[in-house]
Amino acid sequence: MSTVLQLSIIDLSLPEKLSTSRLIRRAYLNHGFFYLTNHGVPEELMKRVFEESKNLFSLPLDEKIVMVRRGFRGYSPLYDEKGDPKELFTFGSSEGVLGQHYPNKWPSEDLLPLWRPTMERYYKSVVDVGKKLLGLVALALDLEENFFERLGAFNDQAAVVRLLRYSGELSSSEDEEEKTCGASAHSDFGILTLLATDGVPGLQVCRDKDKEPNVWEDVPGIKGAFVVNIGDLMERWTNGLFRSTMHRVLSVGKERYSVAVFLDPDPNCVVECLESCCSETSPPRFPPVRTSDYFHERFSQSLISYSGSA
Ligand SMILES: O=C(O)CCC(=O)C(=O)O
Ligand SMILES: [Fe+2]
Repeated sequence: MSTVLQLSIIDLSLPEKLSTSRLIRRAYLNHGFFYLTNHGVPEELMKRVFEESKNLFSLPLDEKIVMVRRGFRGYSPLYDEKGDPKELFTFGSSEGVLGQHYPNKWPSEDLLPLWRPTMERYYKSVVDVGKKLLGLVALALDLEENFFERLGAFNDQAAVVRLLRYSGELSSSEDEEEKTCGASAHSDFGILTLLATDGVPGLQVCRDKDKEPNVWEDVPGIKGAFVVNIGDLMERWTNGLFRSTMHRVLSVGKERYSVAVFLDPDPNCVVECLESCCSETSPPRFPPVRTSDYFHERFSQSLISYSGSA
């Protein structure tokens, strides 16, 4: 039996930025995860995104296969990523260098006429929330609010949206962990992830990945709130101060939908331990890395046939 993890709730509508940033700091030091409420993304839009996601995954396989990913944008069939029983669909901005280099694959308007406008609206709204939040994260690190923007983290629109559908199946494996695996244990690669779920349970986090055996705690969804976690590049930026916590999704024998928005930095952005997070007793633990090199390496480990191009 796993326990339920009590995460902090951060209210993005509070006017006092400094006190909110202090709460964020505490949440990231403790768990690497928190709930974000009053973020401004309309409930009606979140509902429509889940409806359109369901519409897409309900298409016959041959309609989905024409959108199959080459690289990471597009459709990933069941078992494509680490053999997990989940289907994915990933898209990003159509603008900027990345958008031209890795064109999105959209379902045909004849099949799903409201799909693209709904998803583009969601992309924009959640990325705006992510940028606002990142300003507070900068304050939490004693930096100026626009620090990451000035560093060029958003020069290109690198954020991506990932729609997920877990089939809910329990595998026939004798091994309890394999049997109930929906998404294998991982940490996210980028800066921040904003996750919305349909309320079906399954998400779990492991606060201490070095403790054997791993202890997993449940993170239930809160209606209308995002679950926000730190990614590996932010862990590097903060010299390990903020934690990119390992998480996974269990299969509970029921279909489950979720939508993750990964706020990733510009591919040319160099991520280097921040001075404010280093000291004589805590020297930089990670060498500087260019985002594109880092992502290339991580994607080639996690996707079965990642080719490095869309
Ligand atoms: O579906 C979820 O609840 C989590 C998804 C996730 O962790 C991911 O896609 O990186
Ligand atoms: Fe994740």
